[in-house]
Amino acid sequence: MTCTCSRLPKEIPLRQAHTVAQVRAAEAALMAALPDGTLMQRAAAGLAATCAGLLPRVYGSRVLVLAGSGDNGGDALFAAARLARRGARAEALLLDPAKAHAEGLAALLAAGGRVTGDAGAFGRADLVLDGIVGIGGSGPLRPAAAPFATMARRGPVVAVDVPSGVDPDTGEVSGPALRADVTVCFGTHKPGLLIDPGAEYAGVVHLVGIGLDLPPAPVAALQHADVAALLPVPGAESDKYRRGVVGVAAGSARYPGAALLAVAGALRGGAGAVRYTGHAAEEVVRRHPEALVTEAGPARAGRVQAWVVGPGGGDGAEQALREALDTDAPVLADADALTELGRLGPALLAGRTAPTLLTPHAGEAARLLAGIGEHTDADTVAAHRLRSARLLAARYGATVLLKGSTTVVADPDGRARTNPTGTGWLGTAGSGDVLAGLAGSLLATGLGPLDAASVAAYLHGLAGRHAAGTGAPITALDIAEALPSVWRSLTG
Ligand SMILES: NC(=O)C1=CN([C@@H]2O[C@H](COP(=O)(O)OP(=O)(O)OC[C@H]3O[C@@H](n4cnc5c(N)ncnc54)[C@H](O)[C@@H]3O)[C@@H](O)[C@H]2O)[C@@H](O)CC1
Ligand SMILES: [K+]
Repeated sequence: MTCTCSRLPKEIPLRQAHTVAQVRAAEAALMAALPDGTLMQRAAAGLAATCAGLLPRVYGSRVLVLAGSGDNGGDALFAAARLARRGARAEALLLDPAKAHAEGLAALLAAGGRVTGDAGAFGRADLVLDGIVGIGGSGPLRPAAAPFATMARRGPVVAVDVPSGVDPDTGEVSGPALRADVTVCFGTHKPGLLIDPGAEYAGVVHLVGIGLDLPPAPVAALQHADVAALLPVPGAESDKYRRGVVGVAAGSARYPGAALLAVAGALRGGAGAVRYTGHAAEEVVRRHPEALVTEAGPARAGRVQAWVVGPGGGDGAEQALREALDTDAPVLADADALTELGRLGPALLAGRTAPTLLTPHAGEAARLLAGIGEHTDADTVAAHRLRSARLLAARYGATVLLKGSTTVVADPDGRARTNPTGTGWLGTAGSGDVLAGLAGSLLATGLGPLDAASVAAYLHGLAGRHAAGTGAPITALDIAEALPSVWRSLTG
């Protein structure tokens, strides 16, 4: 296969997210080389500039700082001091007055700001700075801060580094948390800003560089340019076989629609041909005359470069899965194939030489987790997306694309990606079948499972947005049909 599948160039900046431990280490190294307080001033300057941009005018605006006792409160107080110097009426509500950040508070007072004990200032402010807790926090908001999670406000809330109450490493929210309109984070994104539910609390995220020298990011979100660089492009020598053939074992007499949709996705994912096997062969060829069809099953269907198994697979899913796994081609398991895999456990994948990609939604992920003795439910998986995807990837030795409000892709080597293009309109019957076909097609072109899964999620999300336009219900077929135009929008 001579598909000229581009690899991700190093110089393209992904949206990278680092853990608290990594940020702490990088900060310590940099602080040792800089005069005291330099990093905090860099953070406060960026924060104040963002706040100023959110206010119709700084002069005369009421700015309220919710200040905890740590450096997160310090950032917020110094930023408010900068705004006060430009004429803002800045007030600080100190959550623990005896332990307030001394230098930050002194700067605010010196700039004409004042301290208030009136919680009602929260609702009156033109802008609130959430400096309660940043990367030094753990658990839900403490009682003194918790009421601000639900209080009515008139101005935007700007979270300093992380919305208080959101776990910076995972995006988990285990109790009350501040809902921000904008989050200004320092040095790097934190994983919790890219993964729901934390991402939803963060609002629009703005990164302020403070000069940290960071290691490779364990969590990243592909951006437009990254995806464009990964899309397979046929070379001059390419023909349908060299571009990759994707096999789709899906659909059953009872669920022929899933086969049609998976094939619709696969036909638009870059592979040169789609080979369908299953009980919906007649319907598939009628709807998609381009597809090669057989009822022989993966073992005897002919050569393919990647298999997609499971959408609407019904009773035949176990057999199809076993046959596909016995080949040396990458296998994407979805839907009924995941139920079978959860029942049979990771032993079924032992000894595979080619990659396996699992594409569960939260309910299917719960079934896969049961297969490794972790009994849970879909809601718990959705609340702990990164942890669930990583655990499955590690224990099954497979790449896991966990679908949902933030789609997370986890590789068994520990790397993870989050998808920034999702939209609620994608939550429509058959949407996952299109995604499975699309991701399988990208696998067949030669992309590795982490890239294939994250590119597929990105395209699928954009296609959903494109199909929904300014906002309208869409069908799964609409998503598939929007794929060529979003592909063009990336390469054009
Ligand atoms: N270390 C550095 O060089 C820099 C740190 N920066 C800021 O410093 C922050 C980290 O500062 P710290 O390490 O002091 O920690 P934080 O200020 O994030 O958190 C510590 C404070 O939060 C309280 N707290 C912990 N959990 C809480 C909860 N669940 N509810 C309410 N309060 C809680 C603690 O009692 C303590 O007062 C970053 O998020 C960032 O905003 C920036 O200024 C950039 C430079
Ligand atoms: K905060």
